[in-house]
Formats: sequence, C-alpha cells, structure tokens
Amino acid sequence: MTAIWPDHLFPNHLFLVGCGNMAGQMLSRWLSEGLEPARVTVLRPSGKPVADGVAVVTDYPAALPAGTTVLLGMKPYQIADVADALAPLCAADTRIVSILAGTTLAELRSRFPAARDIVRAMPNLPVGLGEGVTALFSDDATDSAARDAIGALIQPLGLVEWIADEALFNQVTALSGCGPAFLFRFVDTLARAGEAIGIPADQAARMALATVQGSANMAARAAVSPSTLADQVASPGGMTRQGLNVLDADDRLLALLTDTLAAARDRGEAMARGE
Ligand SMILES: NC(=O)c1ccc[n+]([C@@H]2O[C@H](COP(=O)([O-])OP(=O)(O)OC[C@H]3O[C@@H](n4cnc5c(N)ncnc54)[C@H](OP(=O)(O)O)[C@@H]3O)[C@@H](O)[C@H]2O)c1
Ligand code: PRO
Repeated sequence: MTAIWPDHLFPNHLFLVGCGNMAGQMLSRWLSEGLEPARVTVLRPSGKPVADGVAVVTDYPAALPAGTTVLLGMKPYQIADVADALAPLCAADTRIVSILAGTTLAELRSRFPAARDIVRAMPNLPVGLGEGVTALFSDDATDSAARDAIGALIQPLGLVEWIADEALFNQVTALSGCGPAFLFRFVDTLARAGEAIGIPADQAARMALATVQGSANMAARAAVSPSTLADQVASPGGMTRQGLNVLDADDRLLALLTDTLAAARDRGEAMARGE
C-alpha cells in the first residue's frame, strides 16, 4: 500500500492554470497521496469538473491566497495571455511551477516579475501512477526553502532529477517528457512486427505490451545494466543474438533514437524562440 504523503509537504493552496492530460495526472497523484481537494483551485476554460471537492473556475479570482503555489499547465503558446491575467495576482510569496515545454526561466521571470520563486518542471505522463520522471530546474533567485518545498511536492510523482544547467532542459524533455510517446510507439510497432511475421494481431498486442512491462520492471530491479540483461537473454549462437545483430548493425537503433531525441530537442529550442 502506498504511504500517505505528510500533509505539510503540500502547499497551503495550489492553483492550477490548465488541467489537461499532464497537469491532470499530477493532480490525480497528489489527491491520491492525501492532498486535500479543498486546497486546490483549477482554472480551465471548459469548466469541466476535475475531482470531488476541487474548485474549478473559468476565470481568474480577484486574489490568490497568501503563499499559493501556481502550476502552469496550459499550452506554452498561451503564456502571454495567461501572464496578462495572472501576473497581477502574484506576490513575492507566490511560487510558480511551470511545466511548459520550451519556455525558459528568463521568459517566466519576465512574465511574472513579482514572484521570487519559479521552478521549471518537466514531468511525464506516468506521474499519475507515481512512476513518472520529473526534471526540475531553478535559478539562484529562487529561495532554497522554496526549492525544497517544490521538490517535496514533486516527490510522490516518481523519480525527481534536478538539472544543473537549463541549457539541458530541452534534452531531458526529449528523453523523459516525450519518452512515454516513444515507448508507446515502440510497443505498438513491436506488436505490428509480430503480426507481420504471422502472429494474430490481438495476441501480438498483448504479448508486446506484457513483454515491455515485465522487462522494464525487471530492469528496474536488476543489479546489472540493461545492456547486460540483453546479453543474458541472448544465448550464444541463438535466436536473440541474430535479432540484436539487426538492431546493432551500424548502431542503427542508437542512430534512430539519437535522431528522435534531437528532433524533439530542436523543437523545444524553436519553441523557446517563439516559433
Ligand atoms: N502531455 C504531456 O505528456 C506533457 C509532458 C510534459 C509537459 N507537458 C506540458 O504540459 C502542458 C499541457 O499539455 P497537455 O498535454 O496537458 O495539454 P492539454 O491536455 O491540451 O491541456 C491543456 C489545458 O490547458 C487549458 N487551457 C486551454 N486554454 C487555456 C487558457 N487560455 N488559459 C488557461 N488554461 C487553458 C485546457 O483547458 P480545458 O481542460 O478546459 O480544455 C486544458 O486543461 C504543455 O505546456 C506541455 O508542454 C505535457
Ligand atoms: N509533451 C510536450 C510536447 O510534446 C512536452 C513533453 C511531452 O511538447
């Protein structure tokens, strides 16, 4: 059973700007870890309910409670409109956590000049299960107590990695933020490849997913690296080695994944330039 996260590790008030796929998963995990719904307000234009006891608004309140932590969870291109309405509500003790891909800390500081404590966070979708990865970055202007508090808020979501250099933020976003999509595509393609060599489609889909799930769980618990585990599957002269030879020829899997991450990274850099 999951231990309930101590109450004092949640902010007194959490204001979510946008609560779609990603912020929705974060909130779901926080609520299941004991965050009181009454301490949360969600702003979303649709006004769609989020969870029992969580206030949903379609417009900004007149003021935010003192010491509010704001989670920016809308799309990156909406930052200008959101900041116009939200920045006047922010005070020195308003903490801002931004999950906006490709939106730099410098831009956030210029949009929210009153807020001292601003942290960039890049979560991924499995945070809803407490099995996500969240990269965090903040600058020296952010108070160390605020960094600790935001780190504690993120902790129940899964692995937390502070990034020392913001220049790497698009790279880590490509790896772990976008990564679930690449893995979902891999699972789907493994199943289609199984079908292509004759396995019934529904059976191939079940077997591909269970193989990836079991292998990931095994790698997470193993004392040796995934590379060593691959060698343990491959009997000398056997079937797996022949398959690995295809993946390894000319480092083609490495080249494919490097190109994949580089394309995602480059898009983050373009978004940061406003493209
Ligand atoms: N999806 C991921 O895996 C992932 C991972 C890491 C980071 N991110 C980041 O998370 C952010 C949201 O992505 P998403 O995939 O969750 O998108 P999404 O599902 O489309 O959610 C966007 C949310 O923003 C709300 N919204 C729309 N217009 C708004 C406005 N003008 N002001 C305030 N809120 C507004 C939407 O409201 P309604 O609910 O009413 O439509 C919705 O709740 C992006 O910045 C993205 O870079 C996403
Ligand atoms: N989803 C966001 C995007 O596609 C960032 C990481 C995952 O831009």
